[in-house]
Amino acid sequence: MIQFGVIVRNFSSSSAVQSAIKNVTVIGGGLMGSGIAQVSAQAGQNVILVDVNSDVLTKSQKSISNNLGRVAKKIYKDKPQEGEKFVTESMSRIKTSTDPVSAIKSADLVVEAIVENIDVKHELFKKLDEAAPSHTILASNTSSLSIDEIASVVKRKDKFGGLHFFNPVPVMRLLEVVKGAETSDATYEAMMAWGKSVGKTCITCKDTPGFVVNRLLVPYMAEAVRLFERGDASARDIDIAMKLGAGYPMGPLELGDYVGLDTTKFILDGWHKKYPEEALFKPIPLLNKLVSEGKFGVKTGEGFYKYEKK
Ligand SMILES: CCCCCCCCCCCCC[C@H](O)CC(=O)SCCNC(=O)CCNC(=O)[C@H](O)C(C)(C)COP(=O)(O)OP(=O)(O)OC[C@H]1O[C@@H](n2cnc3c(N)ncnc32)[C@H](O)[C@@H]1OP(=O)(O)O
Ligand SMILES: NC(=O)c1ccc[n+]([C@@H]2O[C@H](COP(=O)([O-])OP(=O)(O)OC[C@H]3O[C@@H](n4cnc5c(N)ncnc54)[C@H](O)[C@@H]3O)[C@@H](O)[C@H]2O)c1
Repeated sequence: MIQFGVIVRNFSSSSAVQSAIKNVTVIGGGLMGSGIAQVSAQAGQNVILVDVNSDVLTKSQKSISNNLGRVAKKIYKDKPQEGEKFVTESMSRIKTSTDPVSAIKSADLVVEAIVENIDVKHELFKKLDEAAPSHTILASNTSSLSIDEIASVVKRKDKFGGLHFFNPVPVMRLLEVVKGAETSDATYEAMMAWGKSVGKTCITCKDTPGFVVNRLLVPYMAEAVRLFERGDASARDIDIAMKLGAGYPMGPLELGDYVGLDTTKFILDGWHKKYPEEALFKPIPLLNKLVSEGKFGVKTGEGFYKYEKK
């Protein structure tokens, strides 16, 4: 029910927030990029969704269309034709590309949602900084990397910041807006206004590891895997415990499968490298084993649990 309220609030025209940003390029068409593209298109913005893999783009378009259908069912409950129009019009605002350089030629904002690896992000942002118009804001959806460290390779440090969305993007209400050491006030204000324009409640956080949510979530999830690894409780019982005992919508292991175990491993390994003495961030053999076996969770059909392949 809360989610129903959120979705209605997100897209009711009476509460729409204006943003100067009209053209958005989203780089990375996976779980997060497709959600970010969806909410931007729903808000009336022109979107180009970029991925290195054209199969991913085909899959993303299909999932965005399905998810828009879920949203339309709620907003236009008694008006199915208007619902169909909403889906068609939103979809028509999303173009796809495998070439980031040509996809940013008219971008007011670029949101990067590619793999959680600093070297790969650096390579991409160097290219984007050289090719984008001078007014374009560059932002990263990183879960765990430092915004200033990502921005170190660009010249426009004043026009760089963090926009950290939550999964699934169309449902989760929060956006963490991260101001790096050199992010200008104008860029920060533009990112806040844009976040509101796509229906999110924005909070501000300094460029501190994990921002707010992940600084608390990472140790919690890691401890849950260690509990399971020691054989103290079954995966199902750990998940039931946190849902029924702490009121979370998903248990920690289910959530790991949902986020993607490959991504959770990138996060934990990155923090372990940076903070080798911190026991909370030490590698978890079970997580490493699952990832080495290609068991990334929902997206590959198996993680802590098994899933039907979509
Ligand atoms: C385990 C390894 C540990 C290793 C070390 C630690 C590493 C830690 C890594 C941290 C990762 C951080 C990642 C990131 O940076 C930050 C995050 O994003 S954290 C994740 C935040 N998200 C959550 O916590 C999700 C919690 N779950 C939920 O809220 C719900 O379960 C759900 C996902 C919304 C699904 O709800 P359900 O009720 O189960 O299922 P339904 O299918 O019925 O959906 C409910 C409702 O929502 C609508 N809906 C669902 N998905 C979408 C969508 N994509 N688009 C549009 N609408 C959607 C659906 O239609 C339902 O609507 P209703 O029918 O109720 O009106
Ligand atoms: N999964 C989550 O719950 C979640 C939540 C918030 C933030 N994030 C962050 O968002 C980012 C993306 O995560 P995800 O879960 O969507 O990952 P994902 O694996 O689902 O998608 C990443 C996509 O990026 C593409 N890609 C890789 N390198 C590329 C490049 N150079 N150019 C263009 N495309 C490229 C891949 O082909 C893939 O489709 C990461 O930084 C992650 O930490 C993830």
